[in-house]
Amino acid sequence: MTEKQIVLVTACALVDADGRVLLSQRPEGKKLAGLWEFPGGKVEDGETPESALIRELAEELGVVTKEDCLAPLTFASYGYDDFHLLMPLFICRRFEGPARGLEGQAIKWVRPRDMRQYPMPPADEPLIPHLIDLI
Ligand SMILES: Nc1nc2c([nH]c(=O)n2[C@@H]2O[C@H](COP(=O)(O)OP(=O)(O)OP(=O)(O)O)[C@@H](O)[C@H]2O)c(=O)[nH]1
Repeated sequence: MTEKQIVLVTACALVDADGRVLLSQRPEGKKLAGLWEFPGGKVEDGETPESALIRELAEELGVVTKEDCLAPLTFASYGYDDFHLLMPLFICRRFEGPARGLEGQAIKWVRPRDMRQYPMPPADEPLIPHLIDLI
């Protein structure tokens, strides 16, 4: 039995017309800095995973989408030292952009088969085969 707190984080594979997925680099000064991750963030009180994701995509990337355009793809469940991450991963192909790193973060559109060239948090690694299969 774990005594770690479960933290609900919502994340998205944004897919462009060429079948590339957007990765965002965690900025210096944050935990896991330099690693590439799916855009998203913690679900706050009063939010659903979907509404939190719509908010995060707008704040982080200037990307506008709506709930109808988010489909559940898979999830990560991973024990970090200080918390247990539960992270639904949605897929979104319909959105308005262009995506920009509004928080100063680097972003990159990456083919799923090339994702292993971009170091990701350990929780994310099992998600890559799902994207390779789907896209
Ligand atoms: N957005 C996102 N977060 C991820 C991914 N994989 C992963 O382990 N995480 C973890 O989930 C948490 C995301 O929360 P966050 O982005 O709101 O938190 P943060 O650490 O940047 O900011 P904070 O200062 O508010 O705690 C982080 O601990 C992050 O390392 C991912 O692919 N996308």
